[in-house]
Amino acid sequence: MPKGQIRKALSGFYYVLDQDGERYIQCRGRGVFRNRKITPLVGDFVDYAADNDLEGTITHIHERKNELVRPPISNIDQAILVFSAKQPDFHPLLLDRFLTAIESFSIKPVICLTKMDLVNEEEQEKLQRYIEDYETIGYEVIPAFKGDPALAERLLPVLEGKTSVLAGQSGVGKSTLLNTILPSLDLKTDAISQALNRGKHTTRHVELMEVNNGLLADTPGFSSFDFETIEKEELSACFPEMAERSGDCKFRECLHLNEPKCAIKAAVEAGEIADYRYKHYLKFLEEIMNRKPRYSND
Ligand SMILES: Nc1nc2c(ncn2[C@@H]2O[C@H](COP(=O)(O)OP(=O)(O)OP(=O)(O)O)[C@@H](O)[C@H]2O)c(=O)[nH]1
Ligand SMILES: [Zn+2]
Repeated sequence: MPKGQIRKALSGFYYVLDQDGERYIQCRGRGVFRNRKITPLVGDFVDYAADNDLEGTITHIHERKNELVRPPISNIDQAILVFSAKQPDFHPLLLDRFLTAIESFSIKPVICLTKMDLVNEEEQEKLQRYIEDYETIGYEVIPAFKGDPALAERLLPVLEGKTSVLAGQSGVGKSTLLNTILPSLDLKTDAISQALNRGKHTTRHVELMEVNNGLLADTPGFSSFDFETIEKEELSACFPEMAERSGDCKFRECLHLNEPKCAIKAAVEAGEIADYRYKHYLKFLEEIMNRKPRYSND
């Protein structure tokens, strides 16, 4: 059975790039998937039965590394989290919400800070402190502004060899960012024109575009999050600076609240973990603990 990857979904068809990366087979999903409540997703590695050179049927979906609902894509390596420095103002709590959710999907986050041209000196200094905090944690932070000619050069190495998706609130500049980097990329013209001409209400279509030996989703995604799938014991693993220290807590199941000999609380007091990051952790923990229990026989 030939194998390939779904690179595009449109009007009930899945476009599977064959294993040699040479041609697209237009495939239907099989009815059997619908019965099992699985829908093929862009990004899926699949087996297909080819009717001829151009058409076929997907017969098997290989196990996914992860999957997103918005945009509907699987097997994602990283998310470029787009946050604006201004309009709307930079929002660390919201950023931490995104970071936490993305870490929980085993997706690597990269932070892109847009609209840097709008900040004054004082705001710039404040932002710089945040940038340093996030870099200390280990996150890459890419400052950006509209039309920055050096932006593509900074983003391309980040995209290299990875499957990436852009994410962020409405109005932060995701489309502007795509439009800034796309023209300088060696993309198939059809992918470019579709990405650039997309109106808000065009046909739902998702595509992975080839960019610098990697893939980039042409549809920005997930503008908000709740923590439905994170358990309270898993939360600190989504904060890298806590994950690396939680082995030093006295109790293995320490939630870093009021337990004795907690390495996280000690690190916060010593200024090694930023105060606001710990506060956000506590806030998310409370949300998770107040969540209505899910049905156990589900
Ligand atoms: N000054 C300045 N304005 C920007 C920058 N980036 C985006 N904008 C403006 O911010 C507004 C929103 O930008 P978009 O790119 O549409 O934002 P988006 O994230 O795609 O928004 P949605 O489509 O609603 O999700 C537009 O008016 C842009 O021109 C920037 O770097 N500097
Ligand atoms: Zn602890």
